[in-house]
Amino acid sequence: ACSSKLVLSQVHPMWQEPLAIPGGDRQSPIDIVVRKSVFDPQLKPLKVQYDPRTCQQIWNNGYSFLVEYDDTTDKSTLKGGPLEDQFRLCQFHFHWGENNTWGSEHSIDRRLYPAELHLVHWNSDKYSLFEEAVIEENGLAVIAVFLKIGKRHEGLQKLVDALPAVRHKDSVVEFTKFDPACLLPENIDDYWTYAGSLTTPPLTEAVTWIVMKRHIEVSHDQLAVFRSLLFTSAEEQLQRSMVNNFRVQQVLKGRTVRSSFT
Ligand SMILES: COc1ccc2c(ccc[n+]2C(=O)c2ccc(S(N)(=O)=O)cc2)c1
Ligand SMILES: [Zn+2]
Repeated sequence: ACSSKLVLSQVHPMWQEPLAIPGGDRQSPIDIVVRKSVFDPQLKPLKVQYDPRTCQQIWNNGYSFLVEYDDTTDKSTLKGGPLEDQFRLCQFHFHWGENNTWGSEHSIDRRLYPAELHLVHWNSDKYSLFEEAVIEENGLAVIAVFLKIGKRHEGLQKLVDALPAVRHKDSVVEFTKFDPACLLPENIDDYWTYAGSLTTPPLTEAVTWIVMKRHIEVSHDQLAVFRSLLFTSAEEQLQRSMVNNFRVQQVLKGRTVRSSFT
């Protein structure tokens, strides 16, 4: 899967900013100013085809928990929208806050959400491994979906029930037959898209971001289980709750955010 144990020489705790990126002119996340976004009638509908059988495991990597998919074949794919090529799903994860006031990485006209889902895909038309794609400017495509507190999300509950097994950093648990399409809003045709970066190290400027206009709802109790995870491994004396695992927002530097809707 795409988050294989890549050893990063310079992995800094992501929120001890600033990790100055040489020439960083397309960093993420950003605030999306709706009135400044530009409708692009040439943006196509997104084509999402996920196969639940490619779901493999959940891993606490010390930033978030990743639900990882087998990305050795084109079974779970994303194309269309702003994308020229076909992209393979490799993992999804979330970012969230210590309370329901903040937690998302992106915002819409400064409005933050309590959490944000990222479905991470890499360009399998141009590259043969995630590790190759992660350093190329057209290498990755991430779908972002905002989470709002409301009714319980039935599809999410299977994932919530598995989280205690990955409480500590570097823990892994088998997790299969999960269809990530259940985490998408009904309408995925309305989105914003812009050229950006990973929001955790290595912060590479490889991501075509696709930010959904529609949010999904999860219950307060479901999000509380996210906050029961730990940044720290079982051996460490001082345990730190995994909360506020979002990056500070970055400057737009002249980029245009396009919308698929008017
Ligand atoms: C080259 O070494 C790497 C490469 C990628 C790593 C990573 C460590 C964590 C996450 N990743 C990721 O793949 C990653 C990081 C951030 C995001 S995000 N939040 O969707 O921008 C998606 C994926 C290390
Ligand atoms: Zn993310």
